[in-house]
Amino acid sequence: MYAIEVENARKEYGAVTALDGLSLRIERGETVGLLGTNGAGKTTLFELLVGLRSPDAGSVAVLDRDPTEGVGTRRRVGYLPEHAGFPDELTGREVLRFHARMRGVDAERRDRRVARVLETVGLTDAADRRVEGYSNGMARRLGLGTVLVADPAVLLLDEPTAGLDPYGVEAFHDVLGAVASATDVTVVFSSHVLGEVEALCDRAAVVHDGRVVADDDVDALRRQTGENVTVRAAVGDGDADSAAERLRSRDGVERVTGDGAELVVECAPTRALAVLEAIHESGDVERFAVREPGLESAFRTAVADRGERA
Ligand SMILES: Nc1ncnc2c1ncn2[C@@H]1O[C@H](COP(=O)(O)OP(=O)(O)OP(=O)(O)O)[C@@H](O)[C@H]1O
Repeated sequence: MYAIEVENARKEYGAVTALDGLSLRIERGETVGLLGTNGAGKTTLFELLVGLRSPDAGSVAVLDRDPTEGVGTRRRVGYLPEHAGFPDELTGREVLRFHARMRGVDAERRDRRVARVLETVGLTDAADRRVEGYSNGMARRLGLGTVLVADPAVLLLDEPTAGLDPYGVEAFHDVLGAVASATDVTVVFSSHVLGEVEALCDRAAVVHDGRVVADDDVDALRRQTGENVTVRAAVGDGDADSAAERLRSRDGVERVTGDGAELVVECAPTRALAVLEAIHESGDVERFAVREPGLESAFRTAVADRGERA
């Protein structure tokens, strides 16, 4: 059963076409990353999913309902916009209580729910501090708390880690990963950071010019690029040159660069082991690394294949 079904959605803002026939289906319990360049249409898609806007054409269903109708469905969808802010004078606990009340969590369960969410997002110790003193990372985790407090079936997060330092990103990922694996919540988050989509998602959809131009599980997307792996090896002085010479003529070897004691070989993924063996024949391999094509290549390929919108 699908948590989200978008069929051929179009949305225009005057002369700007934000969504140009976008289709996307997401099953319940999936964690899906939405990748896209600036202006690709990700925020507009979220706004349709949460019922803030209606499509000009096409259809949108969340939990089998039109999101613009029915408060009940909307309460089951938690949306964290890109720029969520909180009144400075409130404490974290007060912010969560407010959201719990707004989202219809009844009074006798509210405090317990808020305490549990504070624990989940790692803010129990800071719960009674005013949010003006929160770091950026704490504020983002509080934002995640505001959507978790109503126990949503669908979580929509618009660039939730933008602007966070690496520790903040890691802490956010830990919380989100724990939520996604401990519950059957459906998570859709947008990001420009391909690494976080690789780390957290089973599936990634690339949005470009208002359409989904690639949509597959992360490993399959990576493979579709058909790109070479890079083998990097440190060998003894002088050995690199002779190894390079011999490698250039090998099947499946695309390019050999490097100088002195380091070799960098681009080759077909299936040839990586043979390449390493060949380097080893020329001298001792002091250390090596094999780098697989990342989602970044898949993203570039998907976007480049589509070119510009006509
Ligand atoms: N309210 C609006 N009025 C006019 N144009 C808009 C409006 N909202 C979005 N757009 C335009 O629609 C297109 C899609 O924007 P959208 O914000 O959905 O993309 P996005 O993928 O979220 O981008 P970003 O990654 O920069 O946040 C852009 O060209 C944007 O300028």
